[in-house]
Amino acid sequence: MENGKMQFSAPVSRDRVISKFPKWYTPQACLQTKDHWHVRVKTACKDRAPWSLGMKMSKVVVVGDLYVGKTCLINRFCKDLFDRDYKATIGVDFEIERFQLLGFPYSLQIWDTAGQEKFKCIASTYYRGAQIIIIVFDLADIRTLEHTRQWLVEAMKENEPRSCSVFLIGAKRDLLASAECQRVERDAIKMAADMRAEFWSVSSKTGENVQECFSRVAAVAFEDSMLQALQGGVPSHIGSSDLIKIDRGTAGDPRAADENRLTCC
Ligand SMILES: Nc1nc2c(ncn2[C@@H]2O[C@H](COP(=O)(O)OP(=O)(O)OP(=O)(O)O)[C@@H](O)[C@H]2O)c(=O)[nH]1
Repeated sequence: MENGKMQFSAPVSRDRVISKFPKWYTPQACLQTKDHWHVRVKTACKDRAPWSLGMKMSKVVVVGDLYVGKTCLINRFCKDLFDRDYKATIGVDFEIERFQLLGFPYSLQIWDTAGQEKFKCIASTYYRGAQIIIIVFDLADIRTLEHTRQWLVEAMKENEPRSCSVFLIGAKRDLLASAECQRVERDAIKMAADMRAEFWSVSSKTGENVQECFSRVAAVAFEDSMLQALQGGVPSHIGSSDLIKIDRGTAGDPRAADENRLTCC
């Protein structure tokens, strides 16, 4: 309900309807081990509070070294596609993915950023206002795991630690034999625990764990936004409608992104 009017949205696909709190990948590195929604969130949803709190959307920023598989991960989740050919991301790009959580429409605005050093200064201007930071590394290239700590530092320069949740995602799981995968995952779990991040191991090629991981991202973002809003904080939605507010010169300006695509550091 908004301004006394009930809002209706187009239905979302069945795999975007989340009623049960999605499960973690491993309890050794997860943001929360509970398997149910926070009681305040459940009660508020029964009272239809998301409408009055203006809950709409969360910003998700995906960072990590070049070639680790950020774009493929987003494309697998949003379009169910996988492209074997590498096309470097230039600056940033974004997708909006709609969900239905506990009966309410909620969207993730997912920002894909360039891993190449020369585009970092453009990409970093889009980190601000992230509610979820996803740091991707390549399970088949251990150096990219070592660099994740620096990616977290960069992303947190633009964000308040209290207002962000961090996911560490190992991509290209299909490239590793099971024993090797387990060994790398052990290192990654340690890294994730140090960062207070939630760890996932996925393959965009086969689709393994991709849907599960993003369902968890959506649920964590929704629950955090709701709890923040119920405590009187600013809800972590973007804009007051389903459209992204265009505000030239700010970090969330997609047109500025187009302009910036023409230049680099
Ligand atoms: N086998 C396999 N290859 C993958 C997977 N994910 C990505 N790749 C390949 O890895 C290469 C890089 O993937 P991208 O998604 O473009 O990498 P990126 O991190 O977005 O790279 P930048 O845009 O430069 O930052 C591409 O050739 C992909 O096909 C995966 O899950 N399995």
